[in-house]
Amino acid sequence: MPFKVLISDPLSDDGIQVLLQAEDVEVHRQSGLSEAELCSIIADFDALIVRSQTQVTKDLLSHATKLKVIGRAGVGVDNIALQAATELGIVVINAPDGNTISTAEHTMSMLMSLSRRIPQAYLKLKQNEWDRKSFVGVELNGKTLGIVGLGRIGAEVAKRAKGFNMQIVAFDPFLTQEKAEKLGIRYAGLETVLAEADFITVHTPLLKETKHLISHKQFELMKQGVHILNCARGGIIDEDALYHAIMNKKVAGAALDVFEIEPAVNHPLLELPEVIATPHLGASTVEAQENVAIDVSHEVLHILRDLPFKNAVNLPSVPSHIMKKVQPFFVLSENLGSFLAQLTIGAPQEIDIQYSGDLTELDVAPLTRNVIKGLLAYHLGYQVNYVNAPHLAKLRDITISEKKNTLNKGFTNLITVELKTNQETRTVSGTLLNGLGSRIVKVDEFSVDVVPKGHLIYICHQDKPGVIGRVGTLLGTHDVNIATMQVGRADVGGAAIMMLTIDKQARKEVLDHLGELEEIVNVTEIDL
Ligand SMILES: NC(=O)C1=CN([C@@H]2O[C@H](COP(=O)(O)OP(=O)(O)OC[C@H]3O[C@@H](n4cnc5c(N)ncnc54)[C@H](O)[C@@H]3O)[C@@H](O)[C@H]2O)C=CC1
Ligand SMILES: O=C(O)C(=O)COP(=O)(O)O
Repeated sequence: MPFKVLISDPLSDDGIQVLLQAEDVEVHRQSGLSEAELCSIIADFDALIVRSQTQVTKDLLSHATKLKVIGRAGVGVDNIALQAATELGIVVINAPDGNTISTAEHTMSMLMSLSRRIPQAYLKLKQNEWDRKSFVGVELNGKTLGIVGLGRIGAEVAKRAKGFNMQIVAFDPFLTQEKAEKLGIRYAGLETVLAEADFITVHTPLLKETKHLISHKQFELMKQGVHILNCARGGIIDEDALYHAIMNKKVAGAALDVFEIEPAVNHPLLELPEVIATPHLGASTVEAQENVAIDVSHEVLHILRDLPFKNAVNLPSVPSHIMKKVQPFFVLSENLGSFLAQLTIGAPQEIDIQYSGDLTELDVAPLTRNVIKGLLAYHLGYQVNYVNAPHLAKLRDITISEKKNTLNKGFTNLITVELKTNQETRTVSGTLLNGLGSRIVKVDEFSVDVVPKGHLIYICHQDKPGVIGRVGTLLGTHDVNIATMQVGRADVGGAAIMMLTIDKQARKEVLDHLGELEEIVNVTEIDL
């Protein structure tokens, strides 16, 4: 069955070619659907691709029983119920780089239009009025541009504004003096930026912390006759406060590309001659739309095909050079989690993961996610994935600790997972051998050398002559072929283990017979 992808907002035809041409993908394009219409069809789809119009609500996601990925062809994901997606294990990815330049250029267009009142003059001329008195503008030259949010777009705006000989003062919690100097701009706190600027432009995301970042109190700090721009998100600037600041002449003009509620029609701000506006057009260029559609299509395809991807919004981002190094350990880490889930009895309470050898130099957080995924998926099934595994563990009060240990115990890399349940504590260690693949090298105190793959039988027994032979004979009699066998013991005659790899799953009664053999303490079948 091909993967079904729903594209619910207008996207560049050229940009989505990779999806249209993929043999394992069926693309459906339906823009302008109501939430009810989306709810009625979403269960059919493996992937959903949106821009800013489609509201991906919690309710919509509750109907999305097959959905694996939501692709946002753009930057802002404030139209997507991220927490709900995370809890349901749906990866949310965006295309953060493709529309930076277009949005920065749109901001510059707005800045120039605002300073010279071009839209107002244009409107009058279109009404056949030749008015040369009402539209005296101000120069940008030598003026101070305050930038709130100096990320990708803010930084591109700064570069361009410098070309107009503007002084730039910026606030961003991640901006350092050093970076500001490199960009040739001045770094200041928010209040200073607001107080010193002639033009203020916001370029933050819309978050809980940035909602109404600019409100009544902030307008009071500004210069008389300041100009305001918002080409980021409606809601960063409090629209009521802006209305009042324009009415009482604090603000001489405002340029808005975005509104708290879109589409914004019959909006009080649009009635003010000081306000110029566009209908959320920052990213609407041929180039930006093609870029974001290409980026998001590739990412969605990778996720559907279980291949590595990078721009996940609801996962910690891992730089690609680190991802490349930890990726070879993905299967091993998941298998170690799954191995322990099958070996232990009782309710998991604590997972302790230790990384040693080369792994101490890497960001191992993705591996920890995989261990948890492997561990929980054994009990919780397909609902667990890389995205929601830590969340599901937290919901079950399972504590997770991740440590790095410089003692490599003779292995160039080693992952040791300890699982504490309400009944026992068990440990397994695994390593990745250069060119030979992964191995389980220790279970509890027993050293072994087992490929973690396929059907395994784990047997605890007393180290006595004849036990191994009896196990082999019993399995042979029941037509169970042993592919590999490993034995491990702590002391001669003491507790010992046997790990067998068998070609096909053994029947339950065979395992029960095994458990009844003399000297056998218990038998566990493990599938990896
Ligand atoms: N009008 C349009 O069509 C478009 C609008 N956007 C909007 O622009 C926003 C910014 O986009 P990018 O520059 O690509 O994102 P970015 O993530 O590169 O930059 C955002 C910056 O805001 C900063 N920030 C966060 N909280 C802040 C605060 N309280 N005060 C000051 N700075 C704060 C962050 O540290 C970051 O550096 C997007 O989130 C999106 O909402 C993006 C593309 C098109
Ligand atoms: O990328 C963003 O955050 C945007 O706001 C662009 O929105 P759009 O894709 O044009 O609906």
